Amino acid sequence: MKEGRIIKALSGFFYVQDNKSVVVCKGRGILKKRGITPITGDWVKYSIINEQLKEGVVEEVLPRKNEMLRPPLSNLDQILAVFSVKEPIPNFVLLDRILLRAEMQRYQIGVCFNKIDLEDKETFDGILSGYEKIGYPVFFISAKSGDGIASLRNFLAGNTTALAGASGVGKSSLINKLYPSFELKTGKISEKIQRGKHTTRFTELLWADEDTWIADTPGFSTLNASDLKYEEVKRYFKEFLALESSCRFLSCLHLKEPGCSIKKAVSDGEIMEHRYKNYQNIVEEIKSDRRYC
Ligand SMILES: Nc1nc2c(ncn2[C@@H]2O[C@H](COP(=O)(O)OP(=O)(O)OP(=O)(O)O)[C@@H](O)[C@H]2O)c(=O)[nH]1
Ligand SMILES: [Zn+2]
Repeated sequence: MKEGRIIKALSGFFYVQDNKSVVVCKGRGILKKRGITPITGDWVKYSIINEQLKEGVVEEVLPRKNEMLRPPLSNLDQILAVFSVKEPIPNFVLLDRILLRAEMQRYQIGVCFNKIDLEDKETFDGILSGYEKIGYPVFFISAKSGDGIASLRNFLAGNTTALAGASGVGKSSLINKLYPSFELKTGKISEKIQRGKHTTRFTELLWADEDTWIADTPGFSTLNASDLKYEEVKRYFKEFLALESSCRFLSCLHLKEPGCSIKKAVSDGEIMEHRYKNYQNIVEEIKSDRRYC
């Protein structure tokens, strides 16, 4: 039996990448009986049914290192949050939610700001070095000019990385700059809507080289309130962890409690205020959703 990786799952077909060829497979009936649904990112054993037409059957799904549900994707190493410095300006609410989700699932994380050809980097210096201070690698790049692409390529090499970020920040352009052979369609958002098609609707895993894979995840959603308890949110704001042992109460949620070292760090400018606000909002959101459960 051969081995490959599912790069796309669509209408009951699994597209299996095996070195340079892609074999279109159905799933063996036994998988369904066992309750196994192959998903994008899975390493599988498969057999060829028609060599010429490159058709086959998935026989077995190899054990998953991890998996996420929205969108379905397995064996992921890291998340690259992609934003642009302008057109559109960075949405830090979204960024913090992506980081929270990635922390929860224990992925490595990188943050990338694209389109630096449009805006002075200094405009965002404070905030961006703030994320570096938390411990996230931050990349300033221009998919247009190629600035910063080399260090990003290093970050991606040898890993399976999902790109997460809003529409129009330049994810497709970035992938094309990194790996020109993919030739992903790009365009202005309005043009895409006019043409009535969104170029990246399903998750597709792109094989960049030997062990480097990139997932373009259009539906990468952030958390649902039901995914975690409000008391747990603080664990995933990494910069809180080093300081919270100084809070007066062990169970401090850093909200209204007296003697809170996190609130002090916010007023001292050690913790970014917008991060703290996003934290408060997420906690509130989870609490209020609960009432309706
Ligand atoms: N000036 C500038 N424009 C860029 C850069 N990268 C991308 N763009 C433009 O931004 C627009 C959106 O780029 P895409 O690559 O389609 O963005 P995307 O994130 O893939 O968007 P979706 O497919 O909707 O998710 C296009 O008009 C690109 O030409 C950049 O580094 N600089
Ligand atoms: Zn506290």
